[in-house]
Amino acid sequence: MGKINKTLGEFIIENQSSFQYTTGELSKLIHAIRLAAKVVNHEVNKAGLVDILGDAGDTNVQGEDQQKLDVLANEKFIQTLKNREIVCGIASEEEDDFIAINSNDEQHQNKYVVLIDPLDGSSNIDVNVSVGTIFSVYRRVTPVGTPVTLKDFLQPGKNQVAAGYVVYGTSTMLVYTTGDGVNGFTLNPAIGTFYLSHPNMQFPETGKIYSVNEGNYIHFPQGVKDYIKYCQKEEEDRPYTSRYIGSLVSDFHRNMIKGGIYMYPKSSKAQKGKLRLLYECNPMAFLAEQANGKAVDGHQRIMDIQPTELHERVPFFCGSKKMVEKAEEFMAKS
Ligand SMILES: O=P(O)(O)OC[C@H]1O[C@](O)(COP(=O)(O)O)[C@@H](O)[C@@H]1O
Ligand SMILES: [Mg+2]
Ligand SMILES: [Mg+2]
Repeated sequence: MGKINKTLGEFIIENQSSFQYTTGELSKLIHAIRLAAKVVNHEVNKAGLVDILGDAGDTNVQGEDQQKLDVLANEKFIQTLKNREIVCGIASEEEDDFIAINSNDEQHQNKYVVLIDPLDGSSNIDVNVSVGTIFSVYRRVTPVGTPVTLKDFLQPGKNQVAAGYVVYGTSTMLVYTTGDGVNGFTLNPAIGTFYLSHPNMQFPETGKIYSVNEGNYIHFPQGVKDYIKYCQKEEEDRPYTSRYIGSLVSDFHRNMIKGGIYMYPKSSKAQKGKLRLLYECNPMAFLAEQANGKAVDGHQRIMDIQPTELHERVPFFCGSKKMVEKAEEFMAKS
């Protein structure tokens, strides 16, 4: 009899007891994210057939043109979480402000807030290149039953209780952690079930892939330029291979499997880089550290940063530990 792959549902139940605060609420939350991921996956897969490619005609709080799939994915995740009343607040890349859920209902005992990047890699939607969804979960810091506040969202990444992503690629995978390692589940589209396909994912200590938008090279700080030159030099196990999909989730996923470093540095054009701390960098940093990798902003651990704004950006260097440390060395010298 062939190898039996555990379903995501079975895995969640089995691992519920390993979670410190277990009441089943976090399990319900992961179940809801799984459901919303399947709904969005269905839309992504047939995007070219129905009118959901292209601009939605609006811009989000960051001044970016919203794609129709950004808006659709945002609605599906918010709806799915709201309808199940398992969170007390949601923040999203596509929403100016956080959404408080039932905050004035005394009975409302929910204690988790979720931050999402509903559709990551928006520039790849129309060209059939893999995109994703990113999520991050915290326990609220304000008392249960009282209105949720911005404070509940502006927590350092090290306070996360869960984080993960969905990659809508050649196959659809959900990869997540609750602080007890990283596990990947592949969707069997025929029956709509996620199966454990990548148990205990680990970043190789080092690798031969670097991922950065080299089109911004001349605008990068000297230390970053020097590290990129180091990656390209004919020496020892180098040059490394340059791979850049332009979807953070997909570049991260590949580098976690093969070994590599993803960089979105600050530049003279973007003083804080591009990626958002709360729903892009913190969740990927939690996953990276749980998978023996590393994530920094060039000088400090991403998960130690105290956020001050919902949509703040930070420079991001993430991946195989030895490669991130080498990049830090170059940045420290410049
Ligand atoms: O086109 P650029 O400047 O290289 O940026 C690509 C990066 O921006 C992002 O698309 C930002 O995420 P969103 O698509 O969710 O806005 C990342 O996924 C990706 O790594
Ligand atoms: Mg994104
Ligand atoms: Mg996005």
